[in-house]
Amino acid sequence: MSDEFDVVVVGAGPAGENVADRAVRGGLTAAIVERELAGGECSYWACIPSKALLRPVELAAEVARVPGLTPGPIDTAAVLARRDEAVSHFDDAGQVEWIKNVPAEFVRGHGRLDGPRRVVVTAKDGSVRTLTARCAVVLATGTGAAVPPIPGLAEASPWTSREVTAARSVPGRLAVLGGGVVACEMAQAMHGLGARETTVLARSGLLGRMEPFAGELVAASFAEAGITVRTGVKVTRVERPAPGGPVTVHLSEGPPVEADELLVATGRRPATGDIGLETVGLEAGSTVKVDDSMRATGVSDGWLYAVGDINGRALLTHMGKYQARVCGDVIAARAKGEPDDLPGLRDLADAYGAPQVVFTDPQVASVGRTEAEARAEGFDVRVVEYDLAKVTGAYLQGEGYRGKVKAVVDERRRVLLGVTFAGPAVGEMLHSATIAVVGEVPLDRLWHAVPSFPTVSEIWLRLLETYGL
Ligand SMILES: Cc1cc2nc3c(=O)[nH]c(=O)nc-3n(C[C@H](O)[C@H](O)[C@H](O)COP(=O)(O)OP(=O)(O)OC[C@H]3O[C@@H](n4cnc5c(N)ncnc54)[C@H](O)[C@@H]3O)c2cc1C
Ligand SMILES: NC(=O)c1ccc[n+]([C@@H]2O[C@H](COP(=O)([O-])OP(=O)(O)OC[C@H]3O[C@@H](n4cnc5c(N)ncnc54)[C@H](O)[C@@H]3O)[C@@H](O)[C@H]2O)c1
Repeated sequence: MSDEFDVVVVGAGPAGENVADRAVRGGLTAAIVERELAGGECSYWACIPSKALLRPVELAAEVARVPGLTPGPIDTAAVLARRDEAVSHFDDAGQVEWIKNVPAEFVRGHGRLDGPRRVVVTAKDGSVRTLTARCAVVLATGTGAAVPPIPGLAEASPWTSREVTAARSVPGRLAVLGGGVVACEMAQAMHGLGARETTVLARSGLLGRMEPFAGELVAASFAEAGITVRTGVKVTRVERPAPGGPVTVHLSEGPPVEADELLVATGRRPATGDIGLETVGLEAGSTVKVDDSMRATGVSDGWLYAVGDINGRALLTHMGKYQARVCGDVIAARAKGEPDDLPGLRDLADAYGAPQVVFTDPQVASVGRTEAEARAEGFDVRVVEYDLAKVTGAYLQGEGYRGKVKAVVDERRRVLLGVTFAGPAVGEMLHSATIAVVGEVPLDRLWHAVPSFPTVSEIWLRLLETYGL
């Protein structure tokens, strides 16, 4: 068995798998190293299980809005069983088979760089294998949950995204630290699946990276559902006298929160602490900065690449996979001495602003720049907003439909810089906005893209009319 390949990929998450696939399609050989489960965080402890937990909660909320239907109680055990099925019962045989069919060599073990073009893989049994890359090494090791240095927090063994998405049961009282995407989605899921007291503790508002109205609508919906949101609070200390027993969260203001479980959802840190970055002149523990062809900017000779969460561009599966397609293709082009500067060989999408859907009720879906970002970048901005509930198609979705849309227009070119939707099931509408933003479709042309009646997509007509067309 040869230990020399054209490309060696470290990390078999969605990004790493797709690099290997594209490089092999381009005529190269590839090996892919994975220390845990092929499929990565996304398949077992992130996107897939979280959405499996959220879907029945979302559907129950939808049903409750339609007169004549009454949602029955959610069978939590059945939901957890379907989640288990969605994560293949933590068995990656199917993904390993997919990698072998690429065909790429699958190597199980912890990969570490050992100088240029060399990756040393240590298996669980301690055996060591050294892989050499003729063309490129691609790092795709992702991120892990960041746990802030709050007194008593680490000792309290809190849940992170891993434990909550893999939960065997729902805690009666759940405290959630953080106000971002993981915090909002998992507070919604656990509350909908039976937590009787759910308290979100956020430094500022919810979903702070998005348009402010989105977090406000989610907070209003949480309040109606009985989820407590305490904003503007700082956690000063955490106590859990008995392992697995109740936990007390002390705050900068107001009474402490007592809960049966504490979920920490305060962002991510790159999984680069122990992958040998220092052996090639990079800093261990940091993100790996890349150019638009995904090549690491900090090493000479251009043999090192990094895709997915590890490069810090956009912590989203679809963006990691997109970067991976660019990366695999550009490595193949360079290996064959073909032009490497075609449009398909550059990451252009991240600069527009990545599309993202937050699967709360209401959903939040956004692409491109927020108003604040567009203004900070000096665009000639005009904002158009519309109450989604006023669209006939939305009214027909059920009683009490609430939602809003905001479009950010570059007045100079009359194109969209960003769009944010908030409302039930708006996630499926996002791709229309992504096409308009990334395609830089002029508003006068968009006017001729006629939305069907009576769909919620008629929001496009209302936005353009409000703009003045
Ligand atoms: C709770 C949660 C929900 C999410 N939901 C969504 C969503 O709905 N939609 C979305 O787009 N994004 C979502 N994300 C983000 C998404 O999970 C990540 O963007 C995505 O997993 C990144 O893919 P990746 O391949 O870069 O890394 P990962 O999926 O983290 O995969 C990295 C792989 O590398 C392996 N690895 C690490 N170090 C080594 C090493 N030294 N040697 C060998 N292997 C190694 C790991 O074991 C892992 O398998 C969610 C995240 C969380 C936490
Ligand atoms: N549906 C989706 O697309 C989806 C779902 C989940 C996660 N993700 C991705 O995963 C990434 C990680 O999500 P996340 O929610 O962990 O991160 P995030 O960056 O979205 O949110 C982190 C939150 O923690 C707060 N915070 C940070 N440090 C803190 C501290 N010391 N004390 C109190 N609060 C603190 C921040 O203010 C913020 O509200 C996101 O960037 C997102 O792109 C995507």
